Amino acid sequence: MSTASSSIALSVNLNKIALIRNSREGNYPNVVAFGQKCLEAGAQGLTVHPRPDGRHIRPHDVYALRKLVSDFPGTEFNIEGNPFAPPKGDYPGLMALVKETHPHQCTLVPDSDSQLTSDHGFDLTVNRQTVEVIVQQLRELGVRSSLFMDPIVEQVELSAAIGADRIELYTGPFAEAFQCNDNNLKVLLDDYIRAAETAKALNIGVNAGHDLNLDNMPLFKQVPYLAEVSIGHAFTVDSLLMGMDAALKAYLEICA
Ligand SMILES: CC(=O)[C@@H](O)[C@H](O)COP(=O)(O)O
Ligand SMILES: NCC(=O)COP(=O)(O)O
Repeated sequence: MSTASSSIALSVNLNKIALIRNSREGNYPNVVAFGQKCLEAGAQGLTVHPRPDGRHIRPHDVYALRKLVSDFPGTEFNIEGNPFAPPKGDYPGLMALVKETHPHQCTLVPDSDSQLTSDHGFDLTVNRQTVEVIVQQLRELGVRSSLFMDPIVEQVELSAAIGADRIELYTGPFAEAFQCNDNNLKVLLDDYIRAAETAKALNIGVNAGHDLNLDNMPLFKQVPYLAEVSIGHAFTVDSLLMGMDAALKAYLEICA
């Protein structure tokens, strides 16, 4: 019988800080300075999800943040993105960024530029072979791979079969059901629990993220074996409401 997760690493996603910065010329707010404050205050990692259209994190941020994380031993840098999105403008492609910066973890996400945000996991019954090649490349680079996943046992099994190190459970539907107090919330939570238990049984790690926040995390922690959550959108809003130090403290307490 599995128990609720504790000691979950918090990786702060900096996309929304970059989004504010990009709404003006110049470098305000400074994404690297914000990331530094997060690490100084105890965040275990930083996450970025550069997209080809450059709407938030841009390649120069990825290089600078990689360097910053190196100054905080024990913390991790996680780059997310679609490995199949072609280079565009100064975006060299996800794998080029990974090769140049060698992050601790690369989370593969099947999103397209036309999506407002990430909204589904991989379907490995369709994309198994192409994703397996990328997972293998990451292994050769010594970068931990993680696959963005809906909580579907078959998909978790396929992730293990192609050699992924971790899955990242896409928590958008959970967050939405929580917010609406949906009747299906318990059923949905059970799906996440089953997916995490499957991953554990197959010896792959479990991350989670998307629209997690201070309200829904206490329930989501019922999902066992969570190694890391990446949180950006709600953390940025809570930093505005509470101040960043207080917000980070609250998130770290919830992950403890
Ligand atoms: C994979 C995932 O869920 C996050 O990277 C998310 O996509 C970040 O969201 P935004 O960039 O839309 O804020
Ligand atoms: N991988 C999910 C992530 O990085 C953060 O998502 P969100 O908290 O900005 O929705």
